[in-house]
Amino acid sequence: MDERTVTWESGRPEPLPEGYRVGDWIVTEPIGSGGWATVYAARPAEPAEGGPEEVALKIMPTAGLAPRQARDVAEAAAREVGLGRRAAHPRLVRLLDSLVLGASEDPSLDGAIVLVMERAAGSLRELLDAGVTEAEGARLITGICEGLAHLHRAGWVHTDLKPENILIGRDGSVKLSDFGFATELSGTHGYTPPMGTLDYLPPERGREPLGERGVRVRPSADVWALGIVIHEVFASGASPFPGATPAARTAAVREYAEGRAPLRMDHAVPAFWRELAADCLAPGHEARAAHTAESLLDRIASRPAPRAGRGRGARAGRGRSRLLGALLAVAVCAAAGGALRWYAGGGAGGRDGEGPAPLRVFNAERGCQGRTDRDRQCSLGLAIDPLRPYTARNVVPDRVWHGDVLEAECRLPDGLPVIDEEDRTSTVWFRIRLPREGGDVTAWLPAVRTKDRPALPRCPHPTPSAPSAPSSGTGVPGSS
Ligand SMILES: Nc1ncnc2c1ncn2[C@@H]1O[C@H](COP(=O)(O)OP(=O)(O)OP(=O)(O)O)[C@@H](O)[C@H]1O
Repeated sequence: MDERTVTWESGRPEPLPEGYRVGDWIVTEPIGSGGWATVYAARPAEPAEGGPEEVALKIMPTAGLAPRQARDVAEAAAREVGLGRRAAHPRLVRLLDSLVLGASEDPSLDGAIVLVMERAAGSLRELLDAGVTEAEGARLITGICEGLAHLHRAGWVHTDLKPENILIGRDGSVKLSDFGFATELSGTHGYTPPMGTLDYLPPERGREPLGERGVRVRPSADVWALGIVIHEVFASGASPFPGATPAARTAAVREYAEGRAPLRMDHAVPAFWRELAADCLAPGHEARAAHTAESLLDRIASRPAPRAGRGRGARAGRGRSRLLGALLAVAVCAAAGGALRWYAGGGAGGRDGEGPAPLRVFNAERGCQGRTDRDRQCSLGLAIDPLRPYTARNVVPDRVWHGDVLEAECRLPDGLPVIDEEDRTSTVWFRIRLPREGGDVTAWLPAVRTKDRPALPRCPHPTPSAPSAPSSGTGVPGSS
């Protein structure tokens, strides 16, 4: 259990084995556990055309809980279902179904509440552990604000916004999740159980009395949590409030809110984001309420273009190889390897419908467009397999930069969707030939990484490769 979470021990049952059937789903692997639930990946027992190939099952056991606790779990599940039904949005994890598990052979699971959700690739916490560039951070925060703006417009307060609850889709998109404490506003307030995560609670929360319906919350509570998250995004996960423990950091929040200490942010937080975070972290509700998720989005949209190479992206080496770059479909700084040899151009194809054809690489990050120094911060990755999540493990060692010309052999219209920093999405990929002594190999460039649209033949559908061992023909052996 996360030490920052104030919750109860629920006497968690043994992990479910692979192959265990839950309703219409078969468990494939555990993903993680929170204070009151365990989340598993699962596939459909009977795959249906157009249905999801993979989902996440959030299993909340109720057996063995005191009646009050069991009721709290049921209410949390009901809140998630209610929000999922009434406020669905691309920036919120999609709820597909909910059920109660009948498991007479296992009393610890019998009666567990199961939420069936779209599966994400990981959480913001994992990205923060790896470190993000300013452009990546900007895109992530924009996505979080979009999710919050939608929630608030729909009349809900999340109340537990934190990196663990900000998921990253397989296409790199941001999706808010975990609505167990979310509350629907009645007027200006909602009420939530007296639980949450200390590091993200606004100062006024400690002063709110606990009534019959829980504690009062307002959307400004989410804006406070957003301020903490903005700081964390650019400061490698560090809180702006000093202290070795959540309790110490909460004491630092109190000192700041009472005017006894200034707000001190990490120098790694770029000026624009520092200002935004400071507004989100206005100590009182009234001052903070002036900064709605909607107004923050407007400010983000009209911010000055960042200068290249700034931000915490420069702080490489903190496990960069983990998940980050390619997951976001941006500059990947993990894989080692030399620069790609350029396609010499000329008459080597490009005729209608016949490969190969030259393709010029486009990097949507403006600060990277005019550069000739081939800085790794501005490099882009080519995928091993266009059908697998575009993550660091699915990238060839060769790097490419804005303006490079590659040799494209064919065009795959229906690979995994990729979103770039300007929110352009495409499922189209180009198969790229990489010249090598002893025989060319291939890799894949997502169409959002080029403005060119040459007439190329359709690629044969590649055979999906195993996650860590690319199959021959679609990958480059030895890539990380
Ligand atoms: N739809 C999903 N797809 C992929 N991973 C998910 C999904 N939902 C949750 N997870 C991951 O599963 C883990 C457990 O999630 P859960 O919501 O139960 O707990 P938590 O948010 O970590 O903690 P708590 O709910 O106690 O605050 C987290 O690491 C979370 O990132």
